[in-house]
Amino acid sequence: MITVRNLTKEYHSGETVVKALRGVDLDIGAGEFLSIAGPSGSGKSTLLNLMGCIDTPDSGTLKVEDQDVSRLNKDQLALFRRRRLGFIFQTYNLIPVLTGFENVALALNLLGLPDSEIRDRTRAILDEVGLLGMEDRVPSKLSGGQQQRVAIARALVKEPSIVLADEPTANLDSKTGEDILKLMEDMNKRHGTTFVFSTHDPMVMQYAHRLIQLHDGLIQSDERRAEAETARVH
Ligand SMILES: Nc1ncnc2c1ncn2[C@@H]1O[C@H](COP(=O)(O)OP(=O)(O)OP(=O)(O)O)[C@@H](O)[C@H]1O
Repeated sequence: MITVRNLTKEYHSGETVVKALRGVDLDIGAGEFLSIAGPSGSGKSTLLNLMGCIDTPDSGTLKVEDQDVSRLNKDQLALFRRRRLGFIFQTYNLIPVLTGFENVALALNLLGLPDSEIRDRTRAILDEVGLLGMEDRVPSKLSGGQQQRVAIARALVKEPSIVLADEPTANLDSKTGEDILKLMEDMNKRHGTTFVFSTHDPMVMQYAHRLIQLHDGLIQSDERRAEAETARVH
């Protein structure tokens, strides 16, 4: 599903060179619920941005769904991203003038699907994330947790095989953050969607079925856990 080989990425600002990733190897299989953790500056966002085809590596190979995305140009990456990947951000990134429904439907509009299919799929996913009845509100009339539910619906409505989430609970209180993780886990089970999310919050790490710890641009540990050990049982 995702194959990462000897991936490197540097940032240059003035005279300074920051080696954000220094040779990362990683295989992520279909249907995983995986967290990338590590201290601030360890390279989590950089790795997520590369896997999400938002940025390109300096060297190494990166395959997403058997496509060697390290070889694609900007336009090809944008197309791949729009069709195949779902994204969830810590600041939700909803369009403020559109309702919840319209924010979700937009993801399908961009794929050029017929109106009736867009309507049905949007309603179905909003129902799954528990937002039917609130779909006509604009984001400012929704709580942070509800906005993140809209964002989860938007990511999933395209039925991508992979959803990437950069610190999805960072702006939520811990109870709401847990609710969001449970929803993501539920979606992972129901749809078989692979979830890769970054965090530096120990509570969030507990939910992961597999935990990758990054340190200084390298993988420090890679731990798979039986589901019974994850926080879901509490
Ligand atoms: N656009 C950029 N220009 C210069 N340096 C950058 C840029 N983006 C990231 N870096 C640097 O690369 C390193 C890795 O950053 P990255 O954002 O991937 O880490 P992170 O683990 O996601 O951190 P955080 O938890 O604080 O978000 C850091 O030292 C960071 O300062």
